[in-house]
Amino acid sequence: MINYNSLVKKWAAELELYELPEAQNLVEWLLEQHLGLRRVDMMNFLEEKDLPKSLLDDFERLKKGEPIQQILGKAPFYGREFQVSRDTLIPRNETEELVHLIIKENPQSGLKILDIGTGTGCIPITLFLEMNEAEVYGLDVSESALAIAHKNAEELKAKVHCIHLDILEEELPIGDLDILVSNPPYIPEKGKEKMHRNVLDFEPQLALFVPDENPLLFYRRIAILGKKALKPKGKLYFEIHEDYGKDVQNLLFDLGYSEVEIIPDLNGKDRMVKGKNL
Ligand SMILES: C[S@@+](CC[C@H](N)C(=O)[O-])C[C@H]1O[C@@H](n2cnc3c(N)ncnc32)[C@H](O)[C@@H]1O
Repeated sequence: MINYNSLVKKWAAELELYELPEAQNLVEWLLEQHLGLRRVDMMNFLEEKDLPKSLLDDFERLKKGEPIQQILGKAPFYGREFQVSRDTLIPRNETEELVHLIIKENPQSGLKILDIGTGTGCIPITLFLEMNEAEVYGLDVSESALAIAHKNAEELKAKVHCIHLDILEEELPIGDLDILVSNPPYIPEKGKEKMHRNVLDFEPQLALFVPDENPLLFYRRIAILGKKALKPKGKLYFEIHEDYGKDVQNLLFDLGYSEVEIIPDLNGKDRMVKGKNL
């Protein structure tokens, strides 16, 4: 017999890839999903030999560094659950901040919005559900990511039009936009060395990396497309790599955007850039 607390501690110690507090959170998350147990059940006693095989299998995957969201097939975002797969980026807290900024700054109804590089569809789905009668589009080059975005939109009852397109090669099929948003790939290849194995081995490279010699590749292309696709005074919102705030800001000024601002995330790191079409 072992109690909940001791099991959390024992298993957390086995998750060598994580710092202890994070390891404990992950084990608690797994136990909650499989057994419905929470921290408040600390005094519950468990028979280790009776733990379900599915829980033990998932724990083995966790030990190998697979992200818990992929093991469970879902991730929280802005108070809802989104399906994720090996083909989609796991939605991040920083992206919740970007979405929150857009919702806060745009209370009007009926806005036309496009998200470029939509992954799970977390951005357009949340904007549709949180804003008033928005007309929302999500675009991605990955068909398998789009299939997940489509499922999420259905599951969460959000009307999101999914578009399959390579923005580096093709023109945008829609225009007259009030808002263009993107969290594009932005990590230079050289950043791979510093990255945690659970990101590197399990998340899609297509969603993450840009060539070292051209880190602003997506920002430049999207901002150029935005000049044509946005209405006059239409707004562009980017999530950015913390090291490139000034560079993205200068790029937008050079391309003729106005009111270009860098906005930090809750950790104080440069994380968003916004601008207005003339
Ligand atoms: C950083 S992920 C963002 C995913 C999601 N929007 C989020 O914030 O969680 C970038 C996305 O851009 C997509 N992508 C990469 N290259 C692209 C391209 N050339 N055209 C369109 N989408 C692309 C990837 O498939 C991936 O889904």
